[in-house]
Amino acid sequence: MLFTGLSGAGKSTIARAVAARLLEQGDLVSVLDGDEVRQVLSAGLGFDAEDRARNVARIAWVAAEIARVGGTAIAAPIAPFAAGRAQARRRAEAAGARFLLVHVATPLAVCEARDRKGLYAAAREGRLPDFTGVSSPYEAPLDADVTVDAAVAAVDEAADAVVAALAAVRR
Ligand SMILES: Nc1ncnc2c1ncn2[C@@H]1O[C@H](COP(=O)(O)OS(=O)(=O)O)[C@@H](OP(=O)(O)O)[C@H]1O
Ligand SMILES: Nc1ncnc2c1ncn2[C@@H]1O[C@H](COP(=O)(O)OP(=O)(O)O)[C@@H](O)[C@H]1O
Repeated sequence: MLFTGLSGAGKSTIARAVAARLLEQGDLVSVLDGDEVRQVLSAGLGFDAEDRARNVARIAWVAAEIARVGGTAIAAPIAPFAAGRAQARRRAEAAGARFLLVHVATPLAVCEARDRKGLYAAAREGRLPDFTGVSSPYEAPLDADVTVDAAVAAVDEAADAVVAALAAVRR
């Protein structure tokens, strides 16, 4: 399961809620959170297009390995580029897994108004280069399996929609 969306969109929060539901169902769940991946698996990578592609490719590889042995991998990077997301889908399917692309489509204005980490302000002031939605592109997916907007849906509602979409692809 690949979550994609802007910084602050709600990817981690909704991914964790989905993971909790799947654990209750007895799934073997591994959450590959964007921030945590950056500290370990992708330590040293930056935010230009090439490093973002490397980051998403690494996540996709680990997720496909988890799926190959029967686990459910939930990854929540920004994953701003369609090509990287498509590669993740191909890798998962090549591993014999089902793939779900979850677009957390919270509008930029809402993410920026929340600005929990002050990153949008820093990006607007030119102190943080290549910031998604400000000075680096976000290619909104045209192939999302489920779309949730955290400006409209509460965390529980968004998680319900994702779990329902997963159940549909598992049928
Ligand atoms: N320049 C720039 N652009 C976007 N994000 C930045 C940047 N610099 C640091 N951060 C912080 O890194 C988190 C995004 O990392 P990801 O690995 O998810 O990004 S990507 O998928 O490789 O594009 C992202 O975390 P989230 O806010 O949880 O999305 C940011 O906190
Ligand atoms: N409906 C919602 N869904 C998800 N997050 C929400 C929602 N409403 C408010 N939030 C808050 O928005 C923030 C989203 O942060 P986070 O999940 O880390 O986003 P991301 O991983 O996309 O950067 C959190 O502080 C969360 O509590």
